[in-house]
Amino acid sequence: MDEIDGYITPGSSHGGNAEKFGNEVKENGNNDTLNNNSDEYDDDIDEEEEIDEDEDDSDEVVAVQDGILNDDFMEKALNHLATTAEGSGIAYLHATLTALNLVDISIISEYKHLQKIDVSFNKLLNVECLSQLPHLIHIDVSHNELTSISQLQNIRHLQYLNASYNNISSMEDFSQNILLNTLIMDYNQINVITGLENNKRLKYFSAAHNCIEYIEGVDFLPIKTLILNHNNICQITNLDTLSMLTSLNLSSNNLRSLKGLDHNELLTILEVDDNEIIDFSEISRLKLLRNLRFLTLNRNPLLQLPDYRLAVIYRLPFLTELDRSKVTIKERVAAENCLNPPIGVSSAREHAMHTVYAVAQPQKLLHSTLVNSQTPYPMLVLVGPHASGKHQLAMHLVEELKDYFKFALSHTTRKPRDDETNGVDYHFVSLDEFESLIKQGRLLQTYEEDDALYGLTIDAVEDVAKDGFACVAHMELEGVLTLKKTHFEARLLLTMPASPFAHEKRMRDRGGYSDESIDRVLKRAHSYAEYNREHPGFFDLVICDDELADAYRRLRRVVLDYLGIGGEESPSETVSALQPGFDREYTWGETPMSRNSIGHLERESRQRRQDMAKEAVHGGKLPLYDRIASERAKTVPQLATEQASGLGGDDFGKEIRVYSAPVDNLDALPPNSPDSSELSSEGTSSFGDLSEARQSDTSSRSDDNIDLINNDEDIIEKVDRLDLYSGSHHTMSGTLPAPRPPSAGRPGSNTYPVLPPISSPPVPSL
Ligand SMILES: Nc1ncnc2c1ncn2[C@@H]1O[C@H](COP(=O)(O)OP(=O)(O)OP(=O)(O)O)[C@@H](O)[C@H]1O
Repeated sequence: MDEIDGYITPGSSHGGNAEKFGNEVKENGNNDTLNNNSDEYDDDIDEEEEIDEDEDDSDEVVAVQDGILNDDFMEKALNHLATTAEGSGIAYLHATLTALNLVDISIISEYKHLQKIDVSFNKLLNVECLSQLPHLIHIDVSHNELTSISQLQNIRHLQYLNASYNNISSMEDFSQNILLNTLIMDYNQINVITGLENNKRLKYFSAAHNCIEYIEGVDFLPIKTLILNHNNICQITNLDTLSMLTSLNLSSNNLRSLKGLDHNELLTILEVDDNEIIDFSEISRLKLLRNLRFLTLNRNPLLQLPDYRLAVIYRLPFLTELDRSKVTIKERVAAENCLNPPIGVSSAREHAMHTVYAVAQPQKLLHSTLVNSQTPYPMLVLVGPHASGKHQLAMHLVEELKDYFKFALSHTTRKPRDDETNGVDYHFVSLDEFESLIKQGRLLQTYEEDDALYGLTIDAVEDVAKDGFACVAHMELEGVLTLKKTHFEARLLLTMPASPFAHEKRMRDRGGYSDESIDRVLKRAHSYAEYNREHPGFFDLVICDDELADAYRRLRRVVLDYLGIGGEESPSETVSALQPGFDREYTWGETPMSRNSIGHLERESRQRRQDMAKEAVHGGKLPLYDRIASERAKTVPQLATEQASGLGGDDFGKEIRVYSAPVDNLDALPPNSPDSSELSSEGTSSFGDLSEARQSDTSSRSDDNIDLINNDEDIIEKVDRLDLYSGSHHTMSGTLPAPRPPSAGRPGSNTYPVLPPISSPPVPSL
């Protein structure tokens, strides 16, 4: 039995009390003789209700002979003694005549005061007699043999009508029943929903198990519950105007899509079991329905998809029940971790996957593993959002400095653009090929965007390393986070346009971007800016320039400084390019990227060092710099020699070539390079520590000698430069890579910076 707006359906049984009151109120209409004392009425009614409850179940239902309703039965069927609709007297207002095999109930027309009648589960062919009962509010004629209910059209006060389980093939015109709020027409043969246009109070409409093909005829009605399960509906139509709709049942139809519910913001319950929904994108359509709490999708093809439940819970975070089972907190967390893992979780997962596949393969010594335990293989990675120009920057750099760098080509499953060449821009491969690379453990990291996969193989790095070159790659943040978990210690340069406007313009100029994808990329760009703010020091350097040419100029300058060879730019420009975003306001977020690059601890540290430097200049002690000056750090050739002679402690040198830059060649630097003569054999700048490059102008100018410092500002500026990137130090008379504590990630890493591998280093013509 269903309860609808306080009504019990179908066939609520209240028969049996008429006997008790039969003598007093023989006939429903004959109530004038009743004592009109209201207290007595109240007592009577209370008593009646008590008896109702007591005797309800015990009453025997005896079939009426010939199916014709007579007064005896009517007496038994009457109940609910109360004030009549006119208010002039008391009468039985309800009659319950269920399951009596009735075929003729014409006698009922004499009971004029009836307000509620239940003649369900009979054999009625027509209910014309009911049209003579003007006060009827509630009619249940379900489970009969009616082919039409047109006779009920003129019952003006009708609020509830249940005509389900009959043989009705068309809906009648209900425009006279203006008070109708519940209409149940289930299990008939209705094809089209009609006749409801004027039912501006209709809140509950059910026409389940019919032959309806289109949802129509319900526009602008205040329907809260619409039940149309088991019909032939193929799409959700004409529900836009049902602004009050809270519950919709469209189970067992032929729906392939859930499109058409965008405007039903109050929808709380949606049942679409047994349809043809195959895609999670259909679930995503429900995202805007923030009140949706109960959803049933049982027996849709969608359920076969992996992680079905988590995928739905992830897409509809407001659901409390899915497929009639409660959504637990655990499931919510699992859904987030599965489908939108925090960037750290996904990169750890990726790394774990690639590592597992990799260790399953035969192991061999790689060119790109360490020269010794203290020298990481030099790798420069340009990081940034889509269309930030990383690819072009990297290609230019490799082209110009081809004796130092080579490009490590990623594999991708995306299709090549017109101007792209396989083997030059990417290794363009099929999805199968890409998956096979993963399974062979060849990939260091992977990244997915727009249904395309990207990944850098260990072979791509090896190809570069075996020829003695440093490697340049470009990738998105997710890829970098995975890469950082490997043994590589890449230097990371965040490159992106300085403003969203320039970024958008770049995409529009390139073409091929939809508005939606531009929005998505810009959002991602913001998340880069945010990541940089929240992880100061993660990126070794930030290059923000609206013009790609400017960005390249900065990048080139930085790299030349790493290499210890100069360009035409002035030292001051070099410094500004080296300091992440120091020389310009970054316009992506409220806080300029640079501001957070140095936290308060670093600032305090810097202050202490400045104080110490001042003290030293004025004749005090300066233990730190004393120590640095006395400790002449070893160059890579020295280290290599030591290792070859067994002093170095690690014998990787036997197997793998030592990447080193003969210092002699620095003499061959172009005349306009900044004072190459000043770079002593120990004083070359290093690639292994990008941060040192930012100090190269310090090392390349003779006036950087601490002896010549003659005012506090100079000191502060120079100590600033020393301190901005802790972990590497220079003496003022030259660049001296000082020992640094091993990084936590890998023993010995970063202890000694290494120059880019230059086997026979010619000087680039810059
Ligand atoms: N192995 C990788 N790991 C992670 N991200 C990668 C990898 N290879 C390429 N990407 C990145 O995937 C994104 C899409 O590649 P695509 O070649 O379309 O870039 P793009 O639009 O030309 O971007 P840009 O102009 O910044 O180079 C780029 O941001 C690119 O850097």
